[in-house]
Amino acid sequence: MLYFPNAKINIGLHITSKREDGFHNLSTLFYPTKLSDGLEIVRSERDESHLSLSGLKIDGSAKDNLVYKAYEMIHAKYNIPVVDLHLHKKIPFGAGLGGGSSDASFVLKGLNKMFDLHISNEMLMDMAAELGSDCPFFIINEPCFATGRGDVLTPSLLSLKGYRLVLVHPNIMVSTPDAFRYVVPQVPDIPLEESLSMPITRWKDHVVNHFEKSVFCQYPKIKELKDKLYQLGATYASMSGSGSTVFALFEEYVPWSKEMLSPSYFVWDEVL
Ligand SMILES: C[C@](O)(CO)[C@H](O)COP(=O)(O)OP(=O)(O)OC[C@H]1O[C@@H](n2ccc(N)nc2=O)[C@H](O)[C@@H]1O
Ligand SMILES: Nc1ncnc2c1ncn2[C@@H]1O[C@H](COP(=O)(O)OP(=O)(O)OP(=O)(O)O)[C@@H](O)[C@H]1O
Repeated sequence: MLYFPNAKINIGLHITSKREDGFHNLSTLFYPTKLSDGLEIVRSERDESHLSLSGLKIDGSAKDNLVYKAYEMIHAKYNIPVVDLHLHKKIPFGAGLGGGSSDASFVLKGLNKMFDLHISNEMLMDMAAELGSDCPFFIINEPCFATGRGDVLTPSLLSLKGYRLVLVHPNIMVSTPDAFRYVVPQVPDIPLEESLSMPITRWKDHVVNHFEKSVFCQYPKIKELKDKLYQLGATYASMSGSGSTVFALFEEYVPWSKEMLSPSYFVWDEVL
């Protein structure tokens, strides 16, 4: 079977407190995008399941990959047959787009379906949460408001249908644990849900990603990129997750090209 694990963006991201388990409580709105990896899972004649990789080169061995970890999690609980997995990586990583988390959740969903394991969505989400804080969202994969460490999800009615979404990855890798280390948790005066209920034209002044302050300080090029997207006419622009990708929502078609940013940047452009 062929699957297309997609990226997410975070629209607003408040880091509100540090928890005793070392994680942080946050609130954010996850929104799925069409930028996707390719994932194939087929039955195999080999003695042992195997993961092969193509596309962007991911650090670490195949066995360190979240795809393999998700396979191992299912294999340990359910006696599934041997499979060959292939991941074609297209979503930039260390990018705040949750690509690895999406791959992992699609493996859980894919194996559940392929082998009729009848694992409930709630159970899949619990398993996904063990693999990473962003993973449960990709089980639902529809706009969701998230709290806790990102694993407490409430489907959201927010629709950006018709908006043009542009994602720009400036070839900078931001480590998620490092980004959390440098952020100072704070409870904002206006809860994120309230600022998100404002018209999108007002988000620029009200919907914030708390990682921006420290990440922009370390990588001024990311801030320049956000400013540039506003100059180009974005209604709203923000860094996604812990960065480094900056996304922008445009109401109308703007005749701009990749060269207006930097030719080496990765750009993804879609109509939501
Ligand atoms: C920044 C976001 O992408 C926003 O959606 C996520 O919070 C990150 O989620 P993720 O990449 O799935 O992160 P995990 O793999 O669960 O955790 C990596 C590391 O990030 C930190 N971490 C992550 C999530 C969270 N709510 N608090 C944290 O402090 C912890 O140091 C953890 O060891
Ligand atoms: N399938 C995978 N795809 C990408 N990275 C993976 C994968 N499996 C393991 N990793 C490891 O996870 C790291 C970060 O991957 P990921 O794409 O989830 O990060 P991210 O874009 O920063 O996402 P987030 O929004 O969760 O911060 C990589 O540097 C790599 O070491």
